[in-house]
Amino acid sequence: MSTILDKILATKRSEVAARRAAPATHGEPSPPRGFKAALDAKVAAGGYGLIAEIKKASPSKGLIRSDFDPPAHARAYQAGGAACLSVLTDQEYFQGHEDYLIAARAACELPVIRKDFMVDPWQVEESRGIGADAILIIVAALDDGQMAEIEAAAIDRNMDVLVEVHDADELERALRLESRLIGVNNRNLKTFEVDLKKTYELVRHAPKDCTFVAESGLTSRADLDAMAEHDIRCFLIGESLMRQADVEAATRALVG
Ligand SMILES: O=C(O)c1ccccc1NCC(=O)[C@H](O)[C@H](O)COP(=O)(O)O
Repeated sequence: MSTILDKILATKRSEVAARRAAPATHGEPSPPRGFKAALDAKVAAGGYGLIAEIKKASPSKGLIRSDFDPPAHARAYQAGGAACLSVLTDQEYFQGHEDYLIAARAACELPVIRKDFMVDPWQVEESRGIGADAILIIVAALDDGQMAEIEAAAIDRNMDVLVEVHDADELERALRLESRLIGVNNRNLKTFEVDLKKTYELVRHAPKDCTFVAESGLTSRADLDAMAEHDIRCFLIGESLMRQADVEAATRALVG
């Protein structure tokens, strides 16, 4: 049975083929802002490293935010104490766009990850072209050779890579890469169920030289404090922040 990830990847492959044939042009972006370094600095200072996500809609929840304003969200996240931004650029399933990343990055000083589905190293060049400081590799979406090629393209451009895993086998594959920034996605991409225990259980067996990011389904300071008891101090949060009337205050309540 095909999963939502299979569907997204099939769409992405044909989309990338079309984009490669007629690439968009953008001005020269400013040099990469250190994404992992920003997370590590927050943790070294005794805080939490928050990647605050700009997410208009999702396959699991549909439209999340109707008054969607990426530069305003970026400023609010920065003022509230986020370390980094994540901007969804996939159009078909998340109502995202590259222009949202360009506008959000220009509105703040935070490093930005392009949250999209990488299937081709060419997308790394495209991501840097729109200013992304980091990209996402989803282990479930790629074989080892593809992951290494995409990671190499990012390293060549001084970009960071967040390597996303869902289970122990994927973690083992992720650790063959150079990146030491690992995201554990608590959302099951077949059922959309979220299980926060997944992060604790996986990280228990992982090497200590990695920065781990708990992703998906986090909604409260209590969730973050519970993760911190298991030595996880970095988080990727989208929906719960995007639903807030006062995004800056909500961000501060999480990590202030
Ligand atoms: O969010 C989804 O429904 C989703 C479905 C299929 C693939 C990926 C999906 N989300 C991408 C993400 O990684 C999340 O946006 C991110 O972890 C933030 O999660 P949340 O705080 O639950 O919005």
